[in-house]
Amino acid sequence: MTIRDDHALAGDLATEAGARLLGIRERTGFDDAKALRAEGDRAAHVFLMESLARLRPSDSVLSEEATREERLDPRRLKADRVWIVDPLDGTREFSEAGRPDWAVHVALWERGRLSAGAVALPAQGRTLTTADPPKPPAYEKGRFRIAVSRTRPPEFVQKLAYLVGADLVPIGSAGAKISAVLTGEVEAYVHAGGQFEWDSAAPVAVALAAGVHASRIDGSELAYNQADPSLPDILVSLPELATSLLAGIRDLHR
Ligand SMILES: Nc1ncnc2c1ncn2[C@@H]1O[C@H](COP(=O)(O)O)[C@@H](OP(=O)(O)O)[C@H]1O
Ligand SMILES: [Mg+2]
Repeated sequence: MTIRDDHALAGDLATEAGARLLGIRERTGFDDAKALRAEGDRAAHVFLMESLARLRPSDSVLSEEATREERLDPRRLKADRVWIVDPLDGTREFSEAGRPDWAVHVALWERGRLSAGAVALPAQGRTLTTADPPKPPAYEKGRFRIAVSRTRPPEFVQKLAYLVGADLVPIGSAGAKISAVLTGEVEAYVHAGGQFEWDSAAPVAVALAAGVHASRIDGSELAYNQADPSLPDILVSLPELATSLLAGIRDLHR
């Protein structure tokens, strides 16, 4: 693995973890979905933790698969550089044969902002990174598509879609949904009701580098490396749609 800078490192680590996850899927099969999920989560977490400890020994790490004590370690809050990783986002979809909507997230937070990130979509054969952010398609006026959770779509999103003239597209994994905005499969992603920093840090780093809108659903900034890693709602959209989506969400919450 060649390491040029943090952007390239994020991309290399996410891609390599993704390759290992594809291997586990291939070897283990889908008969015991629970065991496959557990093995995927563990293997990707161990690979990312060991790699970051070796390659960036002074940095802190916040991982979904860390223990509660590790996540609450107060040193992270004083650190200048914190890697925020989700070793396997869309764990459920990873364990379902044929599904391509799962991801590996590797983000770097530096002194108050996301400075680098990568989302590997191993079953789609691609990694999106801040090293070379994708160019989202130009917005064409008319009906558009909003990605939502397959298993936990927020109630109000159905009403929002009706209000703004959009169709809902259920996709697993926050990383896969935000990537779908970047690659033109949908124009927006709306979520509420629960999520954590690791579910969005890496795809938001790439989205912001690509010039796509990413915020809380009240329009405020997504803040990372907080004491409580809960980050329950998010809006990602092509920039031209952000104002009307935020207004629609505001009207529905009044
Ligand atoms: N209400 C909720 N509370 C906590 N986490 C949630 C959530 N809804 C979605 N998530 C997390 O967000 C990620 C994307 O979810 P979804 O596919 O439903 O959109 C998943 O991450 P993991 O797969 O890493 O657990 C899931 O656990
Ligand atoms: Mg996740």
